[in-house]
Amino acid sequence: MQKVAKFHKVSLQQFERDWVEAFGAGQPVRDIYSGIPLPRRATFGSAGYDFVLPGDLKLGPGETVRIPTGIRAQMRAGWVLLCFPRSGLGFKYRLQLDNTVGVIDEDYFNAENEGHIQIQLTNDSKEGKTLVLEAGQGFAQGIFLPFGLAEGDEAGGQRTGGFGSTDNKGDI
Ligand SMILES: O=c1ccn([C@H]2C[C@H](O)[C@@H](COP(=O)(O)OP(=O)(O)OP(=O)(O)O)O2)c(=O)[nH]1
Repeated sequence: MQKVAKFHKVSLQQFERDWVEAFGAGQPVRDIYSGIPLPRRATFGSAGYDFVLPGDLKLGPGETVRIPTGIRAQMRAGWVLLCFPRSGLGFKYRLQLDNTVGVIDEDYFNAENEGHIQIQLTNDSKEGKTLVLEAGQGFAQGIFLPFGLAEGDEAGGQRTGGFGSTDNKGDI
């Protein structure tokens, strides 16, 4: 199997910025950061790399949270990382990614935010179940896939920001 990517952690400074934006100040961000492992596959044949929660999480029905994962992915040209919920949490809680699938572009790695992968989740439980998970538990999985280009494609722009940053497509 070919190796097409390498995971890294973002810097502590970047993680702290995004963590405080998501959860506010007052948590031991340095400890949370140092406890984050690089994503791993559970078994030899698994396709998905599990992203784990940096901190404990309690998410009531209908609630949404954005999780700064602390992780960035360096990929070979022509590859993309797609992020999905972990199946078990989807089955039990209807845990959803707000954007349904997270598309992590190969050129996001060098974005201004260090390519910090953030995953926004909603507990869409129809049975009023509250999701309770501890730091270190897997909550999402990422799969590397190759992508192709269309004839006549002349995209030449540079990605700099994170979510929605290239909305003004005239800029790229
Ligand atoms: O769940 C996600 C989805 C995206 N991203 C990052 C990686 C991706 O490369 C970047 C931009 O995402 P995308 O291209 O899907 O969003 P967009 O709203 O179309 O942004 P842009 O206009 O920058 O392409 O944001 C995440 O960290 N988590």
